[in-house]
Amino acid sequence: MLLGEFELIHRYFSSPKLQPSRRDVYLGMGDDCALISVPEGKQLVVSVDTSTAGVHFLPESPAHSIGWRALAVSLSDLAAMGAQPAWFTLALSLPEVDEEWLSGFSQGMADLAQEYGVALVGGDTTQGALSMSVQVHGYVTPGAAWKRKGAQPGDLIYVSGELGKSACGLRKAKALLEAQQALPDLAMLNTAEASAETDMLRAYLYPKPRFDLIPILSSRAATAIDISDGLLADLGHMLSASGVGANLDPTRIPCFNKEHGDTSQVFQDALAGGDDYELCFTVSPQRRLELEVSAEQSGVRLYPIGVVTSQQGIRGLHEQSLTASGFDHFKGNT
Ligand SMILES: Nc1ncnc2c1ncn2[C@@H]1O[C@H](COP(=O)(O)OP(=O)(O)O)[C@@H](O)[C@H]1O
Ligand SMILES: Cc1ncc(C[n+]2csc(CCOP(=O)(O)OP(=O)(O)O)c2C)c(N)n1
Ligand SMILES: [Mg+2]
Repeated sequence: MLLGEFELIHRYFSSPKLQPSRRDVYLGMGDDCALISVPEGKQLVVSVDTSTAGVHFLPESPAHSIGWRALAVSLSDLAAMGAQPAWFTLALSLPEVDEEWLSGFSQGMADLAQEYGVALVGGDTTQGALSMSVQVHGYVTPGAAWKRKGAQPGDLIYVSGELGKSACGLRKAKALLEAQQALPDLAMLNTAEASAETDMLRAYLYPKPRFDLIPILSSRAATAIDISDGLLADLGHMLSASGVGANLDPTRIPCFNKEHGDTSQVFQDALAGGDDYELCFTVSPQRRLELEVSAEQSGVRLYPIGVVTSQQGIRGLHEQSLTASGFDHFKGNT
């Protein structure tokens, strides 16, 4: 018998893994709204992102990856503000009821939700083209969130990891599908031998929000943004919000596959590929040492890539202007 809307919600979206018990959830899914208590003295932090088949993920991806990824890209915005993740809602649009797909999708979302103790507190399920919007909620101490505005000339610019990996993963995933091969899910990636190929597929299919950076950056970073559209585009948003520019040292940009890939492609992927979900942030020179000591103590590698300037625009070595603009839904990837 075909599963109806309400049985579907109950069967796939009410597992304890998606609803870890949280004392701050007074009323979770099942009512017209959820009722939540924001911890005393904290500010609520809210963000939403949509993932659409063919635009944000390949429809042939394992359902487990689609569920994981949809939550991960939304959580990444909370990490970029330095917020503790707590609750989320899911608006899901499905062309049809496919129970095997739903089981994988909800399991992928639950695996990530459980990792951060975030609770699914409500949502909406409709029939339509495959797409999902995940609204995430977290909290910060008032005044502690990192914003895009606030970078000052002289501040150092860092990124938190190798860039361009996910763009390589997307190309690899498309090549596998063209060769009629299935894309791996997390279990397969975890048992596969470590290689550049598994690394890039993991980056695209299973991105991880960088909440591990919060204790290292808190009270040290002046501004932060996550790299979803590409380094130059997202750094550009941060610099424009702050009314400043930047000089970058391209040799210090951590490019994935630097030793093995075609140099101009590797560089283009790192500057404008997008989907990396690393953080780009600024730190005043006075805080540099304590930041680097804290990162080293935590075993986290940070990459200084340039310096904020009062002159607007982003320049590379020898004043060369860097203009690759990254992902734009309406202009394409330029
Ligand atoms: N349709 C919309 N209505 C209101 N605000 C929007 C809309 N689309 C985007 N925004 C806001 O514009 C800003 C930039 O959006 P976006 O590029 O999607 O940010 P992010 O990369 O952090 O997801 C964010 O503050 C976002 O909340
Ligand atoms: C099938 C597929 N094609 C292309 C991409 C590349 N891509 C799609 S959207 C995007 C940018 C991030 O998405 P957006 O909706 O702009 O997220 P936000 O910046 O709001 O977090 C990128 C790099 C992809 N992830 N999947
Ligand atoms: Mg967005």
